Amino acid sequence: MGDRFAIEMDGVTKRYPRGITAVADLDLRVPEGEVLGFLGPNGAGKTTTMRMLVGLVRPTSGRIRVLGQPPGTPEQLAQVGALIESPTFYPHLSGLDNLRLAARYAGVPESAAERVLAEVDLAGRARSRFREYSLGMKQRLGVATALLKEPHLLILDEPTNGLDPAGVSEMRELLRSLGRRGHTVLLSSHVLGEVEQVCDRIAVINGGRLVADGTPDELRARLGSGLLVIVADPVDKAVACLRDHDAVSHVDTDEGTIRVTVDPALAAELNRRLVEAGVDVRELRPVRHTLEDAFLELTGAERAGGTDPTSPGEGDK
Ligand SMILES: Nc1ncnc2c1ncn2[C@@H]1O[C@H](COP(=O)(O)OP(=O)(O)OP(=O)(O)O)[C@@H](O)[C@H]1O
Repeated sequence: MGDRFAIEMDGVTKRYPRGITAVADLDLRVPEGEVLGFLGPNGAGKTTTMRMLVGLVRPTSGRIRVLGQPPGTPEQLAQVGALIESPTFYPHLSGLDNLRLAARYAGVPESAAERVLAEVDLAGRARSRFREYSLGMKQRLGVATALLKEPHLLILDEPTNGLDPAGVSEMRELLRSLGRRGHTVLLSSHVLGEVEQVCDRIAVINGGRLVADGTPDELRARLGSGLLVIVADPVDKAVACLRDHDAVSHVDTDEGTIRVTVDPALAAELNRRLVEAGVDVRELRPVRHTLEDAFLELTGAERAGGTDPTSPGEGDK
């Protein structure tokens, strides 16, 4: 959509008292209509950035414009739906009544409550009490609150946090539908698998700094070449032959399995070379780098200890 930016951040730094620099010299532009995944490990500075965008935190330096306005002005806030801290809902009231109250606070007609409940696919549970909602339904009610004002920009801080796989999948579908309807969305997460399918672009932040910014495909490409896994005999001869090839940037072995960093399109040629060199090739298969590999590489983060169910396998690095 056009060349207008919903979010413009230029050289934004936030230093908290006691010396923590949460955000450092951040440049970020989000065009109108884009769904941007804002990705980073815990403590990377995502929440601080989002809080700055709605005027809850003042930057130490730098320039911020949200929908063309400085953050936190009444005009800006009227056009931004944010889910940054968990909103407070009354447990004994229904989802619908909670939203009607929120609509009143937001100064929009109460009739908006039913519209947004349908948007987050909760119309069927409109009259259930909030306390009877699953965590996923509670999170979707939070998104519904952010939608009440029909905002031009949605800022959602980790809306999938704490959800089970079914909840994540429902939230993902909701976010995808918001994107399809032309909303501009800034969506943070520390789990790549939760955002890569719904975002047009991903900005990766680490230690308060932007370390990468691109479409999922561009980020994947940043990893450079792919990987081939080869089982061959004799191993030493195979390794020597592979190291000889100009296009191969790295070869190592792990318990007899050879890992070759190379464009997987060269698999057939490498196979031919090995056979010509008298090597018996028993297995040769490409391993596609996942975007998660790219993310972990960029952030230097460890694979989360079993809490992030996004990675199909271990040990490909
Ligand atoms: N009010 C505050 N006062 C001092 N330091 C803070 C404050 N809020 C955040 N920080 C620090 O700033 C850094 C960035 O925190 P922030 O919450 O922005 O990161 P995050 O990427 O949202 O992390 P998470 O995914 O864990 O929520 C952290 O080191 C954090 O301890």
